Amino acid sequence: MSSPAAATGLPVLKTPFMKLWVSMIWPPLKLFMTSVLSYRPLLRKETQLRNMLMDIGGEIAESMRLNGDYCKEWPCQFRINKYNFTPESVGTTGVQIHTDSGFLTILQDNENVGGLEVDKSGEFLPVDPLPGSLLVNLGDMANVWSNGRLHTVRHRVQCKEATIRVSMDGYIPLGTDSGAAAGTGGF
Ligand SMILES: O=C(O)CCC(=O)C(=O)O
Ligand SMILES: [Fe+2]
Repeated sequence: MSSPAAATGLPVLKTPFMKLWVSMIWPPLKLFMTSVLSYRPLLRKETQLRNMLMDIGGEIAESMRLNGDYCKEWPCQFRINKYNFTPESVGTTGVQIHTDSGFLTILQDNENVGGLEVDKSGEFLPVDPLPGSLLVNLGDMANVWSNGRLHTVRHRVQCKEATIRVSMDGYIPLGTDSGAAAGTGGF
């Protein structure tokens, strides 16, 4: 009769080679759990960020005379951007000129390293780091959803110094298949 482990079809840790192989591809359980649990505060922050996105989205909806719960079911995503700026990259562009494609972005920029620039009538103006502040950006979908009443801003990230720069953003990544296509808001 085969053992329960063999019945799963997974390799059974019989040989020293197998044990070595598994120890090479999996971290020790205790280390793994410590690492997973260390993400808890980040997950709490993600929930706060989601609530904030929903609150701001609700305010925008209300400003358009819609129910503030309008966007409650919309998806949210969370992203961390890491730029490994080297001496060679100083003066170059870290993120090309773009508008955010979703509905709304809340950005926490690196508090010590600048680089974010916004397009004001064709001229890129630096957004200097302001500790303790968050930046709110409307995306393309807000423009589409409101039939052009809400505007997006073009922005980019420039490398100012040879260092690591980290930014985090939470955003509502609505696409045209998510009920936010033009006119859905009734405009
Ligand atoms: O890193 C930043 O400051 C901005 C990043 C950005 O524009 C984006 O993630 O869409
Ligand atoms: Fe962006």
